[in-house]
Amino acid sequence: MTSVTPVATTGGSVHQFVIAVKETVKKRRLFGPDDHVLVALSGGPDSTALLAALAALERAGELARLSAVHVDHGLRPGSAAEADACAELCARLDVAFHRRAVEVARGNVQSRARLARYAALRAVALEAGATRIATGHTRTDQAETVLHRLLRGAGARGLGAIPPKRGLLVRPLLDRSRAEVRAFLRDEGLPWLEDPSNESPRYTRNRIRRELLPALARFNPAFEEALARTADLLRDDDRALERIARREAGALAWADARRVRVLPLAVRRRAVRRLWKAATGSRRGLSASHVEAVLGLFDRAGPGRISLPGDREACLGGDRLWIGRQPEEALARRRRGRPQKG
Ligand SMILES: Nc1ncnc2c1ncn2[C@@H]1O[C@H](COP(=O)(O)OP(=O)(O)OP(=O)(O)O)[C@@H](O)[C@H]1O
Repeated sequence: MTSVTPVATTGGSVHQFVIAVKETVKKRRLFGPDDHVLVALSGGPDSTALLAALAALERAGELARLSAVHVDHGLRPGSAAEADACAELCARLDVAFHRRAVEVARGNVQSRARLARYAALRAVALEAGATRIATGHTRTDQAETVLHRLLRGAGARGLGAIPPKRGLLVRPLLDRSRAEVRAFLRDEGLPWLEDPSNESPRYTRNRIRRELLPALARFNPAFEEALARTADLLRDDDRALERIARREAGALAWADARRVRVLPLAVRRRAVRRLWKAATGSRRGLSASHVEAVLGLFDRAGPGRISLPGDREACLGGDRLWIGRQPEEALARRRRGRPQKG
């Protein structure tokens, strides 16, 4: 291994950025002294700063082991060189490095690349015996995500945006801004890679960064903290409502109309979504209008049924609300009723 460059110490004292990251780790209980943390390293500024901060925390005994992984999506001609730059950085910081190549099918490339990346991160964590996977999402990413979802319309679930912790995944930079990240990297003399696609106005996300965030900063210079706080609060609300919905989903399933009618609408909606997920195992949620249609069954005097996506249906009758596949004859009837193509 190459010689270790002292990172995150300025004049013998620990950099303020590292202290702030440590506070987030403690406050949000992201990992402890026994954990092996695997950093998802793109080579961009955020994950580079994350790696350097966690290397300093490893030296201070705040975690047991640190390693890093770069996933090469093979989507850009220079992608192998990016992996090499990550390997170099890890050698400089004395951190064990893994690289993984994945194939991304054509189509919705961004979302497919993300799915392939998270699958690869989990596989490497398993092989390396890592107990946490850390990504470089910052408070600025959080604000962008909240705004992006707000523009399309979302409830508490969506506006809760990026969680600091989910399963193995942790995000120790979620209380730090992109500006703080850059200042830290400059102070430490650390190199990073710029992603050219971050500049393209083709993506709404980039326009939010370049146009909307500066406009909002003129109304409230601390709007980023404000949005992050909103996301934290909504995530807590969402969790509380989900807990109640889990308890009350039975009232819907057993068609207990009297009980269903007194449940708050927010709980009823969540309970329908839970039943849909349990019945279909589908990652795709039910649209708001379908949720309302299912709830509408409880307003009728007698039994009823409605069609749902994926040839599914919801039937309310007797003492059950049933969500499942439509019977063959009903599908055949519907197909006969459809206008011929061409
Ligand atoms: N190719 C990759 N390999 C490993 N981890 C990645 C990769 N791309 C992204 N990540 C992880 O996901 C996080 C968020 O991804 P995003 O695409 O927003 O990052 P980026 O802008 O490419 O780089 P960074 O967040 O490091 O500045 C990154 O901070 C990093 O932890």
